[in-house]
Amino acid sequence: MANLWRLWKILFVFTRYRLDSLVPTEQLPLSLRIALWLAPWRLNPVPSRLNRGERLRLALEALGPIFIKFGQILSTRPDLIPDDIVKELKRLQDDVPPFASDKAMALIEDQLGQKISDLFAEFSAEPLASASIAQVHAARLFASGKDRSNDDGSGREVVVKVVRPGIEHTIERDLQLLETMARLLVKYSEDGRRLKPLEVVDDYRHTIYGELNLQIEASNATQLKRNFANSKLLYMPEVIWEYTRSKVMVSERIYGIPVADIDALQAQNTNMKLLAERGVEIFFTQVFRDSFFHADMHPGNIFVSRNNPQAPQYIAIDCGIVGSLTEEDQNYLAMNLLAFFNQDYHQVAQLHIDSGWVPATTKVHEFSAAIRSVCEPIFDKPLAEISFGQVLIQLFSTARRFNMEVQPQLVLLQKTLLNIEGLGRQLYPQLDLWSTAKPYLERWMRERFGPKAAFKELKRQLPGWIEKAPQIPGLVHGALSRLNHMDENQQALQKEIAALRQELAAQKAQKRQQALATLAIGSGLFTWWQAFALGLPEVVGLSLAGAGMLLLIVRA
Ligand SMILES: Nc1ncnc2c1ncn2[C@@H]1O[C@H](COP(=O)(O)OP(=O)(O)OP(=O)(O)O)[C@@H](O)[C@H]1O
Repeated sequence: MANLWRLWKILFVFTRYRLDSLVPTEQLPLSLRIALWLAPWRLNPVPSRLNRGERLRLALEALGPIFIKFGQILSTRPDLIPDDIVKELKRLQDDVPPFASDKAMALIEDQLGQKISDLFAEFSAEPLASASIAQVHAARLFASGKDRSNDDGSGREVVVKVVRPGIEHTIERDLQLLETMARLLVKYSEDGRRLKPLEVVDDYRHTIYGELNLQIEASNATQLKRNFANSKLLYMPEVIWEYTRSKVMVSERIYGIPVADIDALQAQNTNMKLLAERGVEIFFTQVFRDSFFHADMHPGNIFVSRNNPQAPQYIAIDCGIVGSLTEEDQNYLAMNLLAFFNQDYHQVAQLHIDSGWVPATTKVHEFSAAIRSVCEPIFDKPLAEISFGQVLIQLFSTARRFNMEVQPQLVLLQKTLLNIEGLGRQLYPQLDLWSTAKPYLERWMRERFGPKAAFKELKRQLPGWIEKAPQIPGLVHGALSRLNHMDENQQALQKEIAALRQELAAQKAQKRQQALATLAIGSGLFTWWQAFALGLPEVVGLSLAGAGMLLLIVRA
């Protein structure tokens, strides 16, 4: 019944803002076109004073917080959505009234199993902030170890974030409706299919459920705090785990300056250039060093510490959305950015193919020509004016024409990069992102692929290789006996395979030489370590035999 009512409301809003006029009808089957043409909403004229972006924005606002949040997420996808609509969706504000504080307090008491008066020395019933999913109250803990009945006001100041009661139900119902709409789009529109609406909704589901569970947010915040422990660049408020559950999160209260408050930052004589550069450095450190990045970097979530304005430190809150990249994605992304800024489009195209982001059958020359044609105009500007985010958008949308699948982790990264860049340029308009990022990326590449990294990798892999070594003779023997039993046809096939293998082997010869050398050194080191650590002659013998066998296997 509730779903029917919701559907009715959606139809009403759809009709009121004539969203049917946004549907590309020319791609629909005739029957659907006729149905759309006969639909009752046509009786309502398209509001002529509103453009299509405005109509969509107003419709999403009328449908409530979940749709508003969805629209906000869509506004960060200029690679998928036309510019005029993106511009309008960026204006979406979730101006949600707070929920009653007695409900918030009841939920806190229920989650933490104690009365508010036993949990906090002070609790402010008036919320500090309220949004679609949660609201935040200020509070103060009891000074630890002191007599609670005699509190002296010296306890820690904290904020208490509480999930809106009953929000899960609304979210699930609205997600189901969004999914139905996405399915219709996939089924009936070629253009719609390209937008990958099901993936977008699925991504949204993931994001919104991540935000719903404050224990996930708290663990993300703790991980980021650990990654930036003692950092001059970023401070993360501490999570008070003892008072944190899935619907309530308590963390240290901070008093930084909101990053969008440029006047306040300037009034305390902040080094704006350094502040902007530190923003870029934090982003690259999170993406490349830690592979764990805060992916909701809108200005409302970023503050600047009031201490030391000449060496300003950021403070970040709200870690509900984080992203991470695999090692391969990190490598390809770094190489892509470096190749792009060296204007080596052939290399950019080849990297997209090697990484599997576009199909292996893509013709590298055609692809690099397409990349050149969209990217060359970007280099017409001085380097300091080039937008990194736009570069990625251009690259990915060109790649999409060559059948690049939407890669959610890269979309999140692209969105965060756009935020960081916008923020950096707002703080310091002359910010030269590339000069700030290039030395970082080059250093990172050296560290990742240099001899130290090779040795580290060897140390990591060696135990696994040694563990598997005893099984290898058995496996080889099994494979050989199976080969012996093959009939003549299969043997002919084997010959062909062998020829192919030889060709491959030639290509891989160089790599094998390296592997051989590192393996030999590794096995030697392992033998010595065992001999010294355990002092057993058998172990030495076994290890030497193992190392010899491994060498033979690599040689084979
Ligand atoms: N540790 C903190 N110290 C001081 N103020 C805080 C802290 N955490 C949150 N706030 C205040 O509460 C507001 C909302 O917090 P937060 O962004 O975590 O909530 P949210 O519900 O996820 O909001 P949104 O989704 O709109 O970003 C912040 O903008 C900030 O003003």
